Amino acid sequence: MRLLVKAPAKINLSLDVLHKRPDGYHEVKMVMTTIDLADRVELMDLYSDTIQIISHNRFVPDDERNLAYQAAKLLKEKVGVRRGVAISITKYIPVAAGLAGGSSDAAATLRGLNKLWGLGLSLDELAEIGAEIGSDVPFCVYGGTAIATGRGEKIEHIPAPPPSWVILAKPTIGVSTAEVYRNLQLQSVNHPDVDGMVAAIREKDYEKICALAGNVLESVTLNMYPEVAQIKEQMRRFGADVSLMSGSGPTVFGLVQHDSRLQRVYNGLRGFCEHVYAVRLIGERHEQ
Ligand SMILES: C[C@](O)(CO)[C@H](O)COP(=O)(O)OP(=O)(O)OC[C@H]1O[C@@H](n2ccc(N)nc2=O)[C@H](O)[C@@H]1O
Ligand SMILES: Nc1ncnc2c1ncn2[C@@H]1O[C@H](COP(=O)(O)OP(=O)(O)OP(=O)(O)O)[C@@H](O)[C@H]1O
Repeated sequence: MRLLVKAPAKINLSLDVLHKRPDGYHEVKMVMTTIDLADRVELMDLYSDTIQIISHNRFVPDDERNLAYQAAKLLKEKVGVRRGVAISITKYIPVAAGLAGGSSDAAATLRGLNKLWGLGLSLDELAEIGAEIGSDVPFCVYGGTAIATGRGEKIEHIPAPPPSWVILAKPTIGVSTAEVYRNLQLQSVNHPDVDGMVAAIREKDYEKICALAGNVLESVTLNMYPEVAQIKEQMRRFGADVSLMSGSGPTVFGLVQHDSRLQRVYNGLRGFCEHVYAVRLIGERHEQ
């Protein structure tokens, strides 16, 4: 049997870091939402009890370092299934970009194998398993729009934001999430108003969402890579209502509501940035 699963990217509309924890992770409070830019994860039954990764992207490992591999392995261990699977990953989400590409592939693998192997696990159970793979994986198991706390694994669902176009621009650098957290100086940051963002989303107040968007990690990555600051500035200059770095970067997203403005921002950025995408906010959760 074969099963095709979509693995959508996320953006962080608001990302605050509260403090560093004794376990080395940071306590976060953030608002995440899924966007219509997705990898394709295809799962195929194998006769032998092995996990195979097929990846055609030279930046994506095709062995046990792949987060989809780790997801399949962990799920097999948890439920005691002795079946093999080939996982073919077609990447559309840029790698090491702050869009949770690898986490979403892992989450799609958990959702897909749950179906393929008829395990009957709930999304909550899959999210709990996902938390062992990475902090962004539980959110990616559910998709939609949510407040994420803890190290990012505690998920509280909220309604989707009002419809909007999302323009993504990624400079040709990859960013290490661990390095960005390591370089964060918490005593000298402006904390975004995460509760205000949640209220704005509940009120479907697009202007307020744009006004309150903020990411505490942004200044860290901007200092390390000035080209990210340039893209952020260009995005606003071409007409985005807001521009913000997603996650630990380096991708910058901009929001616009009107098609005419979308063209201007998209074409403007294409002039000097190779990787530019125009997609919609999804904001709705995956079905079981
Ligand atoms: C930046 C975000 O993408 C925002 O959504 C996430 O906070 C990062 O999530 P992720 O890539 O799934 O992160 P993980 O794979 O769990 O951790 C990678 C590294 O980032 C750092 N890390 C991550 C999450 C967190 N709350 N505090 C941290 O300090 C740790 O050094 C960790 O070793
Ligand atoms: N399925 C996968 N897709 C992409 N990268 C993967 C995958 N599995 C493992 N990796 C490794 O993980 C690293 C980070 O890639 P990823 O695209 O997940 O970053 P990201 O979007 O910045 O993640 P996040 O936003 O969760 O911090 C890559 O450099 C790659 O070596």
